[in-house]
Amino acid sequence: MFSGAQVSLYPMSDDFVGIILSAIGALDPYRPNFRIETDDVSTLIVGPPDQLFPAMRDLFVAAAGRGVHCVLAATVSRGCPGEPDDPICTPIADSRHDRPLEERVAAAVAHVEAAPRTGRIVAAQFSLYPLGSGHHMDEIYGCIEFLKKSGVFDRSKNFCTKLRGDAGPVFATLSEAFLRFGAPQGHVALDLKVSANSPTAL
Ligand SMILES: Cc1ncc(C[n+]2csc(CCO)c2C)c(N)n1
Repeated sequence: MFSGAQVSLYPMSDDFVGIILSAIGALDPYRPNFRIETDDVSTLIVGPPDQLFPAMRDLFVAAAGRGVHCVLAATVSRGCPGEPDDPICTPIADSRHDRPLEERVAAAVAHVEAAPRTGRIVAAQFSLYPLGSGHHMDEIYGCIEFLKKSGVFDRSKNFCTKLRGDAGPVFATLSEAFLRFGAPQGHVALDLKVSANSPTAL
C-alpha cells in the first residue's frame, strides 16, 4: 500500500532556512526506509505507514527545539488509488483493522500510553478522512472516541479535533488515528497542523 506525506515547516524566525534545513537532517535515520524529496514548498516522505508520524515528530521537535514559534503542515495519505504500490510502504503487521471498533480503540490507547516523551509541548489540529468506505462516519466516531481517551485530547472544533500535550503522545495519537481507522486497504487522508512555542495566550 502506497503511504506518505507532504510536510512543510514554518519556523517564524529570520533564520528559517537554517532551521528548516537542519530539521530535515533529523529525517536522516529514516532515509534507509524512506524516499525523501525536498522542494521549495514541502518535503515528500514515502515509506512504511507506521513510521510516518515518528518521522514527522522528529522533524518537528528538531525545529521547535530552537525555541521559535514553529508550525508544521502536512497532508498524509495511505492507500491512494492509482498510486504505485511502492514496496517500501509495507503495512504494519498488527493493525487489527479487521477487529471491531471497541477493540481498535483499546489497542490505540495502549500504544499511546507506551509512547516515549520528548519534553516538547505542542498543539495539533487535524481531520481524518476515511475515503470510499460505506461506514466512514462510524470510523470517524470510533476515532473520536479513541481521541477522547488518548490523554492528549483538547477539544472538538468545527471540521477537526485539537490535541495538546507532549509531542511523543500527540504524534503517537495521530499515528494511531491514521493507522487503525478507515478501511484496512482503503484510501485514508489526514490533514494536519502542529504548533509549538506560540505566543498566543490561551
Ligand atoms: C519540511 C519542509 N520542506 C521544504 C520546505 C520548503 N522550504 C522553504 S524554505 C526552505 C529552505 C531553503 O531551501 C525550504 C526547503 C519547508 N518549508 N519545509
